[in-house]
Amino acid sequence: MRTEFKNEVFVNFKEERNNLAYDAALKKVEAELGEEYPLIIGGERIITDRKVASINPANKAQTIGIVSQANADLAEKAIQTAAATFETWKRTDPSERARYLFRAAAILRRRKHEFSALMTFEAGKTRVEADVETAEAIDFLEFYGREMQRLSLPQPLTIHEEEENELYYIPLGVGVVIPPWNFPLAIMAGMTTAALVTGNTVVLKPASTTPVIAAKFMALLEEVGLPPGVVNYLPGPGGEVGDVLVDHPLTRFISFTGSRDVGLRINERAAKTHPGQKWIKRVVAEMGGKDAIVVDQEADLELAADTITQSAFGFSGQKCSACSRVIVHEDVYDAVLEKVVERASRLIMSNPAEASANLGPVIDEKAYAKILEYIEIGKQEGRLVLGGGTGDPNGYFIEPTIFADVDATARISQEEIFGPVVAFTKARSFDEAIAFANQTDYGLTGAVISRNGANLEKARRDFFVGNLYFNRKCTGALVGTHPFGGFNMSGTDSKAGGRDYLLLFTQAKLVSDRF
Ligand SMILES: NC(=O)c1ccc[n+]([C@@H]2O[C@H](COP(=O)([O-])OP(=O)(O)OC[C@H]3O[C@@H](n4cnc5c(N)ncnc54)[C@H](O)[C@@H]3O)[C@@H](O)[C@H]2O)c1
Ligand SMILES: N[C@@H](CCC=O)C(=O)O
Repeated sequence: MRTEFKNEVFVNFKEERNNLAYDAALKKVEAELGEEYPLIIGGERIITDRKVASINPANKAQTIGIVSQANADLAEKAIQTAAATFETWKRTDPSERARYLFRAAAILRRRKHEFSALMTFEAGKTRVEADVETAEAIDFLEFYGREMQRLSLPQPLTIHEEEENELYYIPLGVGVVIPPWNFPLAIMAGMTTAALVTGNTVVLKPASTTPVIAAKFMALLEEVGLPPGVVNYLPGPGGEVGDVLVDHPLTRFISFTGSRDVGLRINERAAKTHPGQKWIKRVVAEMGGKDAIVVDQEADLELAADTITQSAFGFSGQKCSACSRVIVHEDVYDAVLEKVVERASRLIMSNPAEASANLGPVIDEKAYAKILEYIEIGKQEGRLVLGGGTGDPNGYFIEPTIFADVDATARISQEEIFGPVVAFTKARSFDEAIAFANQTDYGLTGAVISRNGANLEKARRDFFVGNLYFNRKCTGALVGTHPFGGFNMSGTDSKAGGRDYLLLFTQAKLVSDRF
């Protein structure tokens, strides 16, 4: 019998011994950088001619790993392998499937700093951000393992005098899992293990900028004895390999987390039925955000400034949940702006391997160029009050940037920038603030900082986002506590880390036996 699920405790980096342990992990991981990573299909290692180097965004000269790239033929092979493996994997006992997750969680917990340190190198995460993510990955494994055990119990049905009725949650088939780079361990591991613990087999196409972390997780799944072919590791160019996987008639579902454009493309392609396809493909697509924090006239302004600073600049704003809009009642607008500028100007931007770093680089050249372009747009649309510049040219560093007096309809208020850039907008009333907050195509996270109970009730009813937080930051959802997913163009509201999530990877079969 397993203990009740509890969230993994975060490491306290105010304690010197924890910093020293992290430094040691960084050294160990750094010594192993630069290895070659093959594809893994049905347990077979496949090295291809085409390879891509994953690099450290804080130090472009440092190679994290050299990763073989799949093509259309190898994507076909991966799907065929997953389909063949499904025939046995679907019959395994759900408790056995759950145990693979519990074992993996135990190892991850023991080697926590090692996985986190790799994220510092490959994704540019500070030690605090990396540790929180490894904790989330452990939580997903522990939570989904228990959830599968719960779903495999007899399900409550209305009693019928003359029949024995039972409902089972059975797997779907081959799932294509396409995670993003910004939570390269937690989201990738959560999406992959939710699919496999429910009895499906997986083709995992990792994000192109963080394939090494996914390879390490793949190695962990092999270490705990997961049978070959249950998860097939298939790095490759998103457009080329992604389309083949999504279109394939044997693909039963696609679990995607990433940008709106790619999510919509997948959704459209998956809707087309191909020759030999016997089902309607299921698409779980979690996409972008343009998340707002609303500050009411009656609010703790210190709390407001703290939550805005953390939500906007944590991991350089590269979270789907990040605060990229701040909408403030006119009576407290200047005070809140001043406090946030003061806090943000104290943030230390440096190599995330350093213990003192509050924020590191953005992920790659493309993101760097795109964010700088938005900063130029912002200069036309608002008043630049902080940042706007870059940092150490050896990496992709962009300063925490704040624009004031931005219209709610401006491009920097509407389009996802995915960087350390936040726009302040003034509202004449609380109602107008909520209307501004709702005035985008997205609907992922939001927060309200207020001491006014009636206004909080109004926001509870009218602020249209999947994850709404009061008097706290709008990032940092905890597994089991804050099931995560958004409305509108933010996705299918799958509520990862919640009790409904695994159902997305199952189909319910009812058997009615009349004696
Ligand atoms: N809602 C959420 O839970 C959530 C969580 C994390 C990130 N995100 C969003 O993800 C985005 C950032 O991640 P990203 O830059 O990795 O997103 P992205 O859409 O560029 O890439 C996501 C994944 O899709 C793959 N891909 C690219 N083109 C493809 C295609 N044509 N077919 C199939 N796969 C393809 C990529 O290789 C990657 O693995 C942001 O928009 C962010 O808001 C959302
Ligand atoms: N679940 C994370 C965001 C994931 C998207 O990037 C949070 O709540 O901050």
